[in-house]
Amino acid sequence: MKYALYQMDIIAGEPEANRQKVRSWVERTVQEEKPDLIVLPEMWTTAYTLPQLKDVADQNGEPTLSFLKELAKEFGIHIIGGSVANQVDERIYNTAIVVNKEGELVHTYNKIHLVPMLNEPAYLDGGEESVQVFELDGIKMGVLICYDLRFPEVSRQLALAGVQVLHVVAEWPSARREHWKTLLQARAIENQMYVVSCNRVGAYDGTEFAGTSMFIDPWGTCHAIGDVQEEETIRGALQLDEVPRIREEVPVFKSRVPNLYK
Ligand SMILES: O=C(O)CCC(=O)C(=O)O
Repeated sequence: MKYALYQMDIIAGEPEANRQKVRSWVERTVQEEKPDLIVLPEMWTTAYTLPQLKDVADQNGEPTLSFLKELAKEFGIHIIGGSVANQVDERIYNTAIVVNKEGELVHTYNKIHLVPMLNEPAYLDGGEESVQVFELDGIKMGVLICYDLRFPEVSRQLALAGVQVLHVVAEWPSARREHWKTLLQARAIENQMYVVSCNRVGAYDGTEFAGTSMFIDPWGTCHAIGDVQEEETIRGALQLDEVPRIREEVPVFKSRVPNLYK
């Protein structure tokens, strides 16, 4: 499965402009070398315009869900659609969306861990459901959002449920870029799975974002890495026979002693 990650800058508070930006990028990317799957960053329709979210958030997933479904079907690509601010009744969630190349909704996930450093808990509601596995082309996958990366419990939960590819969509600041790189590689090594991350570039409200989107294999080797400032497309391909091979070579999952972990 061939990947293209869109390490984009986000136009703050302009969802329609960002949707058109994504569409133009998909058109270009598909022409250059058609990927099977694309990945977008966190909150890519609005950026962290937290005080404005009531005006610019999606309502019950729309219109971004329909946009992604149509895009996926038109170009025949699976989409890990990053995350968007999504209002449901009085609550606003940071919601990841996954659609398949037939244009069907496959998965949604509301970010569980809200990030205090960006004042997220004052404006957003945390997800109330645990992380879940989804499948694209029969491959078991998961998606986490940014700050979730700091909580190894959720990645391990997904690995134990059979996930072979973990996606992390983010607006991770430059100030903690080393944490981002180290934690992504750690999650890949400790869970012996692919970790594919897509972070934004640019700045908003005094915060500069780190780019550095990474395509990491289950050994922890980074095969492709984005620039720290430039918008760009990062490409990679899964080689899934690596997962059982590495799990055989270093049999972490067989060596676990869960009854001593409580
Ligand atoms: O954990 C971090 O340092 C960054 C988290 C973050 O920016 C986010 O969750 O949006």
